[in-house]
Amino acid sequence: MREGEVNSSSGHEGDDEEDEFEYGTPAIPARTAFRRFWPLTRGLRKWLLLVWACTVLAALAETEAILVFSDLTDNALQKGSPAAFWTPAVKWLGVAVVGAVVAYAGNSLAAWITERFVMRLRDHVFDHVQKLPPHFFQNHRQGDLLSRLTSDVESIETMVVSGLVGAASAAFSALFYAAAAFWLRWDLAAATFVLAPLFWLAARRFSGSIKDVSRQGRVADGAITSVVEESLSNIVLTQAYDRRDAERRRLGEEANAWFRASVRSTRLNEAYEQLVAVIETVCVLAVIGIGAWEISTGRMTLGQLLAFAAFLGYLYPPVRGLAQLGLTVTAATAGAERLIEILDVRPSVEDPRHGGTDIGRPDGTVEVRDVGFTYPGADTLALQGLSFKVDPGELVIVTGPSGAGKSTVSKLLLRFYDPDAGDVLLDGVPVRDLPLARLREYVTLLPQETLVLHDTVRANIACGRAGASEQAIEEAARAADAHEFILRLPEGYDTKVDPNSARLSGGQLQRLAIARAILRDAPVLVLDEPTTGLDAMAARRVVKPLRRLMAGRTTIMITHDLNLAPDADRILVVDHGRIVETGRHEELLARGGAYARLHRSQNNAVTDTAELRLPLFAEGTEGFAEAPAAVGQAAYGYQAYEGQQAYEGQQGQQGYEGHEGYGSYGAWQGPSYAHDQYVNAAVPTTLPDGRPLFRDEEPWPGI
Ligand SMILES: Nc1ncnc2c1ncn2[C@@H]1O[C@H](COP(=O)(O)OP(=O)(O)OP(=O)(O)O)[C@@H](O)[C@H]1O
Repeated sequence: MREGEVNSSSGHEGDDEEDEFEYGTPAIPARTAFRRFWPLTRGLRKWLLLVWACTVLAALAETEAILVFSDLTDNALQKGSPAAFWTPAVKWLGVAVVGAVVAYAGNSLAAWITERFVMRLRDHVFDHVQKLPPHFFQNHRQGDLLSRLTSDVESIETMVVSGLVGAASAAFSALFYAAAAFWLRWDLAAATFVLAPLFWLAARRFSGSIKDVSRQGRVADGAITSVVEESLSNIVLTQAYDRRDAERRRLGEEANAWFRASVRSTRLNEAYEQLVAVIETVCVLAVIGIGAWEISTGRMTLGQLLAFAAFLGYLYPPVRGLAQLGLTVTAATAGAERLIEILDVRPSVEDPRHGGTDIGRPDGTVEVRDVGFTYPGADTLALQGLSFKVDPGELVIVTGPSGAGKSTVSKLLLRFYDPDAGDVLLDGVPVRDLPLARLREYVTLLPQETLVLHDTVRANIACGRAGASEQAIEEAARAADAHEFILRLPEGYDTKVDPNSARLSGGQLQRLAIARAILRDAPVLVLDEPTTGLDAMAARRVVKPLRRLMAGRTTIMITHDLNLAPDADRILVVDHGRIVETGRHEELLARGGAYARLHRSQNNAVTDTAELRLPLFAEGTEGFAEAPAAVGQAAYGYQAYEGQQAYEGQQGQQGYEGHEGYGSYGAWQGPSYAHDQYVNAAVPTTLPDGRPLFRDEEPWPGI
């Protein structure tokens, strides 16, 4: 195993990723968790030994100081002899100074080791998380991941580093004080040590409950962070729909769980502490009782008794510390479980073994060959038998209804996933044989959502290519029509932006992303809905920069927006994970099939809204036959989808226009059709009060 590498297979049963998502964090014994993270201490272990050495010296110094104290009591105090004071006093001072220096060095070094370990562990987990597939992030709440990367990481430290240092320190101290106590009076020491198992019994009694309650606390902690994070990132929805009470309730529920766990944890710890304090008192009383009797018979001096009591006093904290440490480690195991759960999720793709084939800058031929793909955990195919080829410099548009599998194509092209069947090839080489970093250098993705770094505008463009010059950044911004608006920003290229920045409009953010992609200068581009979310004006503003970006590059554009369709060398219409039509814009329009209907609906050129209600594609038993263009067809499963969109769009439009009497159907529960009618394609045409659902003069323009 490499330096600092943590074994990724946990060795526990049920490694199935989906099971973990579904059934929660698997329980792991402390020993397994410790073994799992111990490799991360490589390179730090020699320093750990040094800390232990310091601990031994400090404990020895302390022991010696107590023995000197006994000497002082018997010779200087009891006999009232000032002359007998100086030698032991100087000795005591010397021992104390040495002890202090050694303790200081040991504690400082321990803190250094601890923080290095935390940094290493966090880096390791973060690096792992960054490789995980998109669906992992859909299945895990962000706030929960944050809490795992912060507090859970720190809890492992208490188990692996502080735990070990603390255990060693406590064990050495206990050993020396016990040895000194035996040396002073073995019979008295043996009598008091008979009670020692009581400490162990007390710790054992509490450890199970403390682990349970800390697990609950950690889960609740993650849930609180999640709710706060989700709520703040959705603040507009919260305020616009007056959901503040609902959000507060949501937070309240999680906070209650945390509150219960936290109070219970304190109660358990406190009960344990007090029980131990009582056991200690029993031991001390036993010593004093026996000691009084021994002094009365002249077999012991007062100095010896005090020193003996001091040893016991010093002995209990480490003994108690050892038991407490057991509980702390047990509690930390709950955090370890949560991290191990993440570390056990394997990335959906890995770099090819032996580094893969580096083909150099490719010409940009992209081929998708008979690809089939199902998302992990999903039971329906997202893509099936999908094949197409794009030659260097060609523009291919992939369109089709929502959920057809368009974005999935982009995920396979960038190799976020490998297909279950078939291959994706770049210049004839399967992408799974290319080093991942190379592939993503050659194929640039402009994703559906505009991604912005929390940094300056310059850094946001420059992240397209490491080490890009000032001039290259500015040229890219000019080509993306972004230069002008950037100069108008308060600090120009040095203006800070962030993902929620209100400083830049959607169109401006998109042009920033285009500048970044221009700078990246990859031979292949994958554009996922580059104009989605932009209004018509903003969309028009990005068309020119997009054209500049696409010039000379193989481009696969996934889009509903067919404005650029006439430019495309080929259009692929995808539905239910298959290509159902392919050709150039004019050919497809002339064919009057699925594409023509998509295009008409988008361009608002439909004269009869009944056409909007038609299925784009009829699902036959043999696959997908084109739906007839005639009006009045029914009985397509797909029709429900179309109908629903038309209905939603129309309802929205009516609401927006403040349709007369809108309020009168505020309590309207749905259009007038029975459920199975809906599923079986009876498209509703009227509202409950008889008014028509569709208004022919203003058809809903979406697809
Ligand atoms: N992470 C996922 N896990 C399971 N199923 C998924 C996942 N992501 C997408 N799907 C499913 O795969 C199918 C194709 O999704 P995809 O996102 O590719 O559609 P799309 O055509 O891009 O849709 P849209 O136009 O709405 O973006 C859909 O049925 C979707 O529900």
